[in-house]
Amino acid sequence: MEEAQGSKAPIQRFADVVSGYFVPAVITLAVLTFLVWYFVLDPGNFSRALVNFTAVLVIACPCALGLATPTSIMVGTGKGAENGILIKGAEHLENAHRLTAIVLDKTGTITKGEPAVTDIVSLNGQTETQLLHLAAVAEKNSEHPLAQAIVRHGQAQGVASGDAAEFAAIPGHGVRAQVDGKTVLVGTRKLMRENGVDFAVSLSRVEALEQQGKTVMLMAVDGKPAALIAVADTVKEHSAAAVAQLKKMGLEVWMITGDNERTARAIAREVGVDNILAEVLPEHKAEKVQELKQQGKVVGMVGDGINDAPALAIADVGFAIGTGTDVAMEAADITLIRGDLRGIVAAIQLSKATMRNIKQNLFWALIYNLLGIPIAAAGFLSPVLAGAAMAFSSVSVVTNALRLRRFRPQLS
Ligand SMILES: Nc1ncnc2c1ncn2[C@@H]1O[C@H](COP(=O)(O)OP(=O)(O)OP(=O)(O)O)[C@@H](O)[C@H]1O
Ligand SMILES: [Cu+]
Repeated sequence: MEEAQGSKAPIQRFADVVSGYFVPAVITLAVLTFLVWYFVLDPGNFSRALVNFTAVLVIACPCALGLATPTSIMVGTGKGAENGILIKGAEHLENAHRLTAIVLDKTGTITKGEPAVTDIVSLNGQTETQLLHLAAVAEKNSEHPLAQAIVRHGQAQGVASGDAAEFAAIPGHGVRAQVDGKTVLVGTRKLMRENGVDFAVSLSRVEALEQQGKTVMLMAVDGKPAALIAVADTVKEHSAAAVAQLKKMGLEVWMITGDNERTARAIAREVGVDNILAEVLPEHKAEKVQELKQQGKVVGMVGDGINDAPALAIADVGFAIGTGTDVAMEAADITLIRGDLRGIVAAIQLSKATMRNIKQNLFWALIYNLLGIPIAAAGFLSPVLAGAAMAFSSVSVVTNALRLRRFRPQLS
């Protein structure tokens, strides 16, 4: 947060540029005022020319301009923190209001990320218990949430004892392990195809389960189809409301997932997401975000996992779910402390409110100078009054920035 409050927003550069032209222009104007008074309007009256010269310099002092952006940013980031939105840099607070598309990761972002085994379908005559034992032991060394679901289910049934002799995790595909002297493969259709295991006769059953939004893992034992293991994850309470509100705000909402198309579609339908990027391998998520950016969209990416980190980093604004991994939070620009996706809506609203506030501040910072300079040059403003007006301009800016403290996210 300190980093955010100290860093410069792009709009701050506007203030810096203005100041850059302002100072020489003001000095020129002041000198002109002096010369015109001394030689033309009141020839020879040195003190009067000097007083007007001073008044112009004082009223033109751009101190409030320097305060305009940082004060709003400070109040804005503080307001974010109060609402569970941690903003890493001022530029992210500014960029959030420009977003035109939001890409949501499925597992752990839209869903709770707590999958549970719902179905075990035997394809080789072995009992469910025997199959669960093989799967649970094979998955023991995997950190994948789907693997943990299988292991948990195995432990609950008391069939998870034993260790795999050999183990290999294939990211985005599944695992291979030696269990009780058998070669066990658990994973996607692609994994089976690559290992020459043919699941063609079971495909309709796989599809029926996927239709229900379940993720189906295939299991092969010694190169033959053995089982289908279906796992279901529940959608978070406020995901649908957040998606609806983002759409209402005019944003395009996308879902990205390593999971298969049909499961992705079922979950997307449940929460109202129209655009789906499914079967995206972990290393390709960032590329997909990049493609959307190249289409001219300003993209916000929301994720929780290690495999989301590159996509979070490449997005215009990366949002990490605070209940997710540290790697994701490290890569993101904004962390939503609560898992609730409505935090994205709140962050965008806060960004808009802050930008509006900065623009008002810039108005207050400049209006005194713009009106005051001609008055001072005409000799109607004493340096003392000019100083008071200056101070008042800074007071207006700070007071206006503090109005941002009344910000409340409007969530449906
Ligand atoms: N350890 C594993 N055991 C079984 N299957 C796996 C394992 N790891 C990956 N898979 C299979 O590969 C698919 C893609 O996995 P990946 O980790 O890329 O994404 P995901 O966890 O499904 O979802 P998301 O991308 O939304 O976080 C999974 O849906 C699953 O079918
Ligand atoms: Cu000033």
